[in-house]
Amino acid sequence: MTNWSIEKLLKEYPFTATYFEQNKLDIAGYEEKTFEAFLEHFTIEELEDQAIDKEKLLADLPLFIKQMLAFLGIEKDNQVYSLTILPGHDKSGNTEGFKEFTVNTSEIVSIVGPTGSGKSRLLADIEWTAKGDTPTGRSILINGNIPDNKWRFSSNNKLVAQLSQNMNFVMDLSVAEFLKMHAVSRLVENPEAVIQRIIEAANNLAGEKFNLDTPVTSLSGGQSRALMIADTAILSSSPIVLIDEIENAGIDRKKALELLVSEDKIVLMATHDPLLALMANKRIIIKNGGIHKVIFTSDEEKTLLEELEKVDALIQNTRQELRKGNTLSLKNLEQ
Ligand SMILES: Nc1ncnc2c1ncn2[C@@H]1O[C@H](COP(=O)(O)OP(=O)(O)OP(=O)(O)O)[C@@H](O)[C@H]1O
Repeated sequence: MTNWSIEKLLKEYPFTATYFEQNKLDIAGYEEKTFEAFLEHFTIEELEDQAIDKEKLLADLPLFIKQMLAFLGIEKDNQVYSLTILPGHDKSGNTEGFKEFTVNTSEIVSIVGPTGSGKSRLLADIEWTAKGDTPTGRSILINGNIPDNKWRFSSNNKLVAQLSQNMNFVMDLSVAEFLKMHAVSRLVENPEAVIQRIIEAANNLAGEKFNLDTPVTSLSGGQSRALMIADTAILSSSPIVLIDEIENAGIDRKKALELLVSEDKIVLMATHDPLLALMANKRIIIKNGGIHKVIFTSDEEKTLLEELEKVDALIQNTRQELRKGNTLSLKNLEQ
């Protein structure tokens, strides 16, 4: 890339503009030249006055680009196809009841078990890419191999996106500005189109619609969750999404899961909700801190899920009608 024109550099790697700015290099008028040719135009006096170290600037540019690509998670070798859990032990020290368990992209796995049984601990093991060094003694493999430590220490947490319950925005930005910031940092080619896709997807999940001008601080709980799910699905580089219970209020959870898997994510979700548990094709049963077994959702359970979804729709409609101040009738509710 050292023989590329500055114009080409900026087109391929827009963040190189930051490199020029940080080094106080005004490249205006030199876009068609290479960076080296640009540096050649300085006189000896100018180099001394502005403390410009040509050799260092030239050598640092490829490093800067490499680091930025790694930071933004767009290296080819960051692609993740599968996640494997190798057994550790439960809280009593008994070895877990499975040999190994692999989840592939576009799969949803639910994690169920009593309160305090260790569901969140399993999610934490995955996030930390455990190597027998957590309280459970479990190990995590990525693409069948022991994962590189870079996953642990990457500053933008590339392996795993956590969808947590509370999204308390503290920044004073509109939805459009918030999404633009993220799109630009991910070097998306056509940010406007991507932003449009995200807002549409978010509104498809949220009960009440919002638009790009809405300040993020005035989004309701359901709306902000819908926005974060759509943003994670469409813009995040993290191949694995961990969910610690998607709250019922205000978002269509089934569509949310469908959106995540349609974007090739591996989804693991700890839940106490029977609907969510059965939406996954596999569920991990946790007992006393250990993976007790893994169950494949049967056809009968899927049929039962359809019935549960009808009951759920009835409850949701009832809630809506009550909120609107209407009186209830069976005819209205079943629509
Ligand atoms: N195998 C284990 N060995 C030792 N400690 C464990 C093990 N598994 C879980 N724990 C610990 O048990 C505690 C409860 O686990 P955790 O918070 O994961 O439960 P949970 O199932 O997510 O509960 P809830 O449903 O209430 O969210 C945590 O402190 C966790 O670190």
